[in-house]
Amino acid sequence: MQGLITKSTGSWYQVKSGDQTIDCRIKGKFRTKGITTTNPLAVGDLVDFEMEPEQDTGVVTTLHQRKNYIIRKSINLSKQAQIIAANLDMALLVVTLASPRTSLGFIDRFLVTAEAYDIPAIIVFNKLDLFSDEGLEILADCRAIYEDIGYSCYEVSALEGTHIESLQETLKDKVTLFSGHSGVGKSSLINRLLPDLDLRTHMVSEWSDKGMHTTTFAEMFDLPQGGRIIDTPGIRELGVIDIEKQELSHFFPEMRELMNQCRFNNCRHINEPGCAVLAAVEEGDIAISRYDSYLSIYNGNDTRA
Ligand SMILES: Nc1nc2c(ncn2[C@@H]2O[C@H](COP(=O)(O)OP(=O)(O)OP(=O)(O)O)[C@@H](O)[C@H]2O)c(=O)[nH]1
Ligand SMILES: [Zn+2]
Repeated sequence: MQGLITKSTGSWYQVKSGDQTIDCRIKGKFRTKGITTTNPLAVGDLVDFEMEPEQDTGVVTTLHQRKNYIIRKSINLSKQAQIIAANLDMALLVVTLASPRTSLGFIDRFLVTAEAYDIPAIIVFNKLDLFSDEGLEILADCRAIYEDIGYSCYEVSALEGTHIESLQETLKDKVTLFSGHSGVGKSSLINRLLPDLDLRTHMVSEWSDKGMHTTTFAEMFDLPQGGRIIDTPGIRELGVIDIEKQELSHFFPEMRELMNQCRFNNCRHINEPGCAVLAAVEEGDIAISRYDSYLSIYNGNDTRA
C-alpha cells in the first residue's frame, strides 16, 4: 500500500493512505544520499507499507524518491542532519513588524535558504491589527522590498481573521511548510486555517495513549480547501545548507539578475570596480537592507531574529 507520512516521532511514523491513518515502524535501512541523517523518513515522504499480521500497525518498506527536502543540521559536532520535511511546493515565513519584531536579516536568511533549496517562498506579515497609520506605511515599505524582488507577501491578522482568504487561495492544493520564530503568531495563523481546531490536541493525546513519544519534528495537516500545511514546532530557522561564498549572490534574485553585468566574472560584489550590484545599491534598485544581509551572510555573521 502507498501512503504519505504526516507525522513522525523518530521511531513511529503516522502514514496516511486514503481515508486511513496507520501508525508504522520502519524495517531495514533507508539511506539518504550525500548526508548522514538522524531520521530516515520525514513528514511529506511518500512510502510503501505493509500491515503487520494481526495488528493495526504497519511497516514501511520503501521510500519513494523525493522531489526535495529540507534539513536541519544538528548543533553538536556529529555532522548529522535531521530531515525536517520532504516534497514541498512552497515555504511560508510568518513574520511581524510588531512585537516580537522580525528582523529583515532573519527574513533574508530564510529566503536565501528557500532559494538554495529551490522552493518558492512567501512572506506573511502578521498582527496587522496592531498597526497605526505610521506603522502601516513602514509595513508597506517593507513589503515593497520583497514584492519588487518577486516574493508574494500577505498582510494578515491571525487574531481578527483579516485577509485570510487570499492566503487560503494561495495555499490551495499545495504542500506548504510554515516557519516563523516564536511569538509571531504561527500557531494562531495555523489555527485560523484549520477550522477543526480539536484536531491537533486530539492527535497528541491519542499518541500519548499508545505510549508513543509526543515530541515531534513536524506535522502535516490537510487544509479544508485542498492542499496541506506542515507545521514545524520548535524549529525557528531552516538549516542553511552550505552555500559557497562565491555562490551566495545567486540566491538573491535581484543580484542574480545583474551578475553577468559585473566587470569581473568572479566579482564578490563587495568593492570591485565595475560591479553592477554595487551600482544598483547606489541607485536604490537593490534595497540596502538586502545588501547588508548579503554582506552579513557572506561574512558568516549569524543573523538571528
Ligand atoms: N494582536 C495580535 N496578536 C496576535 C496575532 N496573532 C497572534 N497573536 C498573539 O501573539 C502571541 C503569540 O502567538 P502564537 O500563535 O502562540 O505564536 P507562535 O508564533 O506560534 O509562537 P510559539 O507558540 O512561541 O511558537 C499570542 O499572544 C497571540 O495571541 C495577531 O494577528 N494580532
Ligand atoms: Zn559585482
